Amino acid sequence: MAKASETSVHKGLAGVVAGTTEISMIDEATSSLTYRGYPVQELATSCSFEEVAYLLWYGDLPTESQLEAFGSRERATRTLNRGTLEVLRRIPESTHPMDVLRTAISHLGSDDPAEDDPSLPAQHAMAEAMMARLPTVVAADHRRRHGLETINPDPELGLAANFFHMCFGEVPEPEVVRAFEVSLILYAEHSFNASTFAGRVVASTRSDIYSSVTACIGALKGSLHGGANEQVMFMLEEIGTADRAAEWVQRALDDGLKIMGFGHRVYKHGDSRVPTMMAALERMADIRGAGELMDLVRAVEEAVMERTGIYPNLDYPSGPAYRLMGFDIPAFTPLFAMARMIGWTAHIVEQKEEDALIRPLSEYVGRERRPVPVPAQREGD
Ligand SMILES: CC(=O)SCCNC(=O)CCNC(=O)[C@H](O)C(C)(C)COP(=O)(O)OP(=O)(O)OC[C@H]1O[C@@H](n2cnc3c(N)ncnc32)[C@H](O)[C@@H]1OP(=O)(O)O
Ligand SMILES: O=C([O-])CC(=O)C(=O)O
Repeated sequence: MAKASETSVHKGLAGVVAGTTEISMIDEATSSLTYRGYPVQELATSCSFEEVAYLLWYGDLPTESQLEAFGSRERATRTLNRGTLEVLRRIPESTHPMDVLRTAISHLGSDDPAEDDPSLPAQHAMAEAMMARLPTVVAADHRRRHGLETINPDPELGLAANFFHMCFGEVPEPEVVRAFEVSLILYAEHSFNASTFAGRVVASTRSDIYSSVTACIGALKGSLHGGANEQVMFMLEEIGTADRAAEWVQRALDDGLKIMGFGHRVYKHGDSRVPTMMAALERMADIRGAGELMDLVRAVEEAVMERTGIYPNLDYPSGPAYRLMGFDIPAFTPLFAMARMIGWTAHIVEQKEEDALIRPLSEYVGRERRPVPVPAQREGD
């Protein structure tokens, strides 16, 4: 076998700048994140998810009339057609919700006559349609898992409130809706993360936006990326109480396990979004009277920090926050996808505008060159 040269190969593309973007900027040194120049914490405090989506796609925050028109389009597009509902119904109930999303997006693409229209207005219209319909898919699937009928969207409600309505048949306290909206804003965009990059690779071949988003969903599902928010909650449930945290963490590390919801490829001094999401989790814990869960969250964070010096990432506070909002664990990564749909499609559009094929090189480390033997001379195992 040939050996990889240590200088030219960047395993996992770590440290490689693979392109340019105008959409968001991570400053690792200061653990900060901006969307189109605005600090994400400020957006999370003062904007709706719809305003942030508009910003990410169109480059600036909407004026009142732009927001009004954008919101009306979103509210008018939420309903799924009978064909998509029928496809969703036929998917086995045991299917992972991220596979349901992947199938739904695929079906929405096959049903859209504009799928192969590369013009900017068509790309934005398709992105807006996916933003409006994905929550309907996630809510219908959430209810299906609990043996409940689908609830139609309510056009009187904003995106976040309507989502609760479609999941549970009621809208909770405004603070709960706001905490959810904060999570959507924080999850909406994060530069060249694995799922966004997967989407950009597909878009770079001049493929369509639905195919690109399907790739994004597949990449987000994995537990080293979006799937971690589900694993965080399974871990917290397994540990159970704060007094067991230190011992559990020590054993997991001794066994060579990665602690889910901790560590990050880019942030080495803390994830810019965690303080804002931790505050939202704390508000949720107050509202739901979940002080013990909050103690456990803090105890695991302390134990991991003490033993490894590794900080939590956004998936760590989001998992328990979603649980306290009433969602079941399999819904957590789809909630992430609902939000990241915005960043994905903004990047897909940007990549299409750039029109440059993404195709890196690899260094071959396999067998030396050799002649092809006839069958009688081949050695079996
Ligand atoms: C919103 C998001 O998608 S954020 C990411 C969500 N994913 C997770 O929470 C999964 C858990 N975390 C991890 O697996 C990693 O931290 C990743 C994949 C996110 C980033 O990993 P990388 O940049 O590849 O760093 P890498 O895995 O090489 O870690 C560097 C060192 O820190 C350790 N480390 C990193 N994360 C963790 C963790 N969560 N638990 C324990 N050790 C960890 C590694 O074992 C490694 O140690 P070593 O140098 O002794 O071998
Ligand atoms: O940026 C990353 O690698 C992962 C992440 O935090 C995200 O996608 O939000």
